[in-house]
Amino acid sequence: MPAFMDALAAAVRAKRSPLMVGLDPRLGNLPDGLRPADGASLAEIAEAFRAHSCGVIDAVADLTPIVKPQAAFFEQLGPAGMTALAAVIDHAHAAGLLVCVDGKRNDIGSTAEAYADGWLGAVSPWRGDALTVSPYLGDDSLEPFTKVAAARNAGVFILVKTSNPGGGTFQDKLVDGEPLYRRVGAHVEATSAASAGECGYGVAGAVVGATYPEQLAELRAAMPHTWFLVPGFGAQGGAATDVAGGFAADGLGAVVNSSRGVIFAYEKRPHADGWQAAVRVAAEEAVQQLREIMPGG
Ligand SMILES: O=c1ccn([C@@H]2O[C@H](COP(=O)(O)O)[C@@H](O)[C@H]2O)c(=O)[nH]1
Repeated sequence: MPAFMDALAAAVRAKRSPLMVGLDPRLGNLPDGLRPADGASLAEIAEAFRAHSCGVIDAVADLTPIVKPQAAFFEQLGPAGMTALAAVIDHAHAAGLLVCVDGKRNDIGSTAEAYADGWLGAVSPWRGDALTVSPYLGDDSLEPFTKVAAARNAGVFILVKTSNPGGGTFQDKLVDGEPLYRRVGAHVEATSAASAGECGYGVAGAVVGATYPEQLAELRAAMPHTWFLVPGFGAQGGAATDVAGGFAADGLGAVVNSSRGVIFAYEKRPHADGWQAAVRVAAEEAVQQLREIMPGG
């Protein structure tokens, strides 16, 4: 089994697509026919979320190397939601896709070990291939994730420069004269340089928002062994030209996430063939836009 970043690089090359489709099911945005009636139980909503996410996967599986289920939307539904999340992950794998669970986990080292085993370990009930992780608790909190991920050929994506408007509150603050995000980036890069696989990228990836194109390009240059997960493309305003600086010269090194812009595309542009056809058109357009700016795309 190849290391996660090697598998991701191979899948991006094979599909000529750096698009990551985010699975963020929201009750109010489900298409007719999937939307549960008012007063539906958590189990009924969870089943609708499962059906929507699996339907999205079926519509885009040949257009994307990886999907990113957002754990929050499943967790809010309790046990039924988590059962749905596991079914979505299995469905994505059956469709030949890699899966990064967006859970943004972490805690003190000894608790981080439990998170790492739970989400990425050999007997994980969720079976994701990668997990997003917060760096705020420091290096000893990150180590359990990178250790478990390396042992299991999984990956972690560590928050470095997030896409939200308030991210700079802490991430841009100067520490010894340089912004904190740059310090976190240097730590992630050191971890990945020491664990680089065949494709040249190591076990630790970085989350860097499309909404900060200057910092994205700056971090790309400073982090040559680190694969980027770039959220903020589409619904948050990031354009293809904004993410161009996130790619290495060979066109690898980044996957660009779009959630709402793809999975709810039928709201703005319904398709005569149904909601999945509208989702597919949006994914095709996103891939086309990304191919135009991706080196060698
Ligand atoms: O910095 C970050 C980190 C994570 N996210 C997540 O990505 C998706 C974005 O969804 P869109 O609908 O494409 O805006 C969502 O799950 C976020 O939690 C992010 O946006 N920014």
